[in-house]
Amino acid sequence: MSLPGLSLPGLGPARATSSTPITGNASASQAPRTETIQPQTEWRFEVAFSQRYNIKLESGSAELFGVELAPKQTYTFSGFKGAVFTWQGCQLEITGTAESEYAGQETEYAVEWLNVHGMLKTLRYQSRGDGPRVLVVGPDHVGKSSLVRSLAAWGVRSGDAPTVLNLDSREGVLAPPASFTVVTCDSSMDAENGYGISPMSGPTVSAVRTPLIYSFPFASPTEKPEAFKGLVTRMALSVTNKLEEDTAIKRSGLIIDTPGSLNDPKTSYELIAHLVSEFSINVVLSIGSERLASDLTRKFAANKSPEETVTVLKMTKPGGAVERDNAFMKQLRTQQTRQYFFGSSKESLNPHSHTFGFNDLDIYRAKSASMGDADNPEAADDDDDYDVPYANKPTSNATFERITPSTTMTGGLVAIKFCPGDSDEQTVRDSAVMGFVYVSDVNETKKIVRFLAPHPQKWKDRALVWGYGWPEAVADLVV
Ligand SMILES: Nc1ncnc2c1ncn2[C@@H]1O[C@H](COP(=O)(O)OP(=O)(O)OP(=O)(O)O)[C@@H](O)[C@H]1O
Repeated sequence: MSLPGLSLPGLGPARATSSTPITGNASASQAPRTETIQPQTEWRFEVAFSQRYNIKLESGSAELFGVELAPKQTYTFSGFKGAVFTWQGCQLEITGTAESEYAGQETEYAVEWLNVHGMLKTLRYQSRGDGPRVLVVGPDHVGKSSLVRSLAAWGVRSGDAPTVLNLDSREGVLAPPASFTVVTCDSSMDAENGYGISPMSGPTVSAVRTPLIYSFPFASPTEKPEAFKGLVTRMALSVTNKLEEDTAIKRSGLIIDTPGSLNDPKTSYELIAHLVSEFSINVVLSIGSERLASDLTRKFAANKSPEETVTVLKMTKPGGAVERDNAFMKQLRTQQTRQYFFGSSKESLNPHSHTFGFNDLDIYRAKSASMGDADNPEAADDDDDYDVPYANKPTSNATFERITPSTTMTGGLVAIKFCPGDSDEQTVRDSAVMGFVYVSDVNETKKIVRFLAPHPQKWKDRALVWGYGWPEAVADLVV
């Protein structure tokens, strides 16, 4: 891959770096301390949900996944693994505790990732209106989402407005989990919150973006490949229309993040091919798997006209990318659900309670294959560790079925769709999401359901989709 000319503010020229971590601490102390970070190295840290870790840039310049840190501002992390990178060196004041922290020199960030940014920038300016359409694929925990976030942030810093799609239903972007997001990044991103926050109730100090949200209440596309393909086709139509409305956004192109489960030749290459075709992908970034990169090169490189060429680039798994195990991911989903309704410690929200009679609700159950039989909850797989390989999960034909509310729904997340309550199954599946509500209580005797919602307005005739099994029910959201 060539190194295009780069002109990111505050960045020096990229150069190769050596590869061993400088230090390694099992945990950090509470006392404030100063760490001096050498040029072109990164300060990696892993913070549990029970911990708080504060970073303040005392001198020099630094960035976190593409977002520059403001001097003297305290950034707080909890339930987060990441790295602060510095091009020219910096001093960080650190307080709080972390499970691990060390300076890493082996950083793909300064070389490979920046090269990709430069390439996208060149493609944006060489294009005749159509920006690069990038698909990022690879196994779990190889840095896909971090790369997408960094490319988006660098794109914004270069004056572009890339549109990012999250297709990983295990972690929400500007939305609770079990959703897919389309968001155009047209203003600075946030070091702590990444894409910022989505507009809900109450004043905010973070950047607010208006995303387009779809619901995919399954842990992996491989659980319901046909539903995934149908939804992707719908999203591609919406995204194409959105890009056509604004030449600057169209020229900035797309960056699509995918779940690691697509890295499976038997179950998923067809889904990757579907994404490539529906979004007219012309660049595939394959991280952390030689086999995937080689298979995709063979699949997409053959006999294409110049307009249809798909360039597949093989990228290295970054030294800092670490596993987020099932327990961590479950806690993250709970935190995302809680934040959707109650906000964060910085900007709290006041959710509203709504009560509906059974007869006033049109609820569709999306049955996750990982959860066994919803009609027989005792038989359901309560192994919420989700440790069976995706490809071996049982599949079921029923995707969305209309149900009468039951206590099984308590603690569940429900998507309110834009479509009317009596829509057909495909419309219910593909309709975008107005918002989410949480099922606080179901009274089967009185036939009423109590929901928690971010907004005071009641919704009228809308289809409601409940993911039975995905995301996991959150028991103690309302205490
Ligand atoms: N250079 C780095 N230094 C420290 N942590 C990093 C670095 N790059 C990524 N990480 C962290 O490693 C974890 C895995 O990275 P990321 O989520 O980007 O991978 P992924 O391939 O998208 O994983 P998944 O498919 O499971 O979502 C994340 O917590 C991320 O913040």
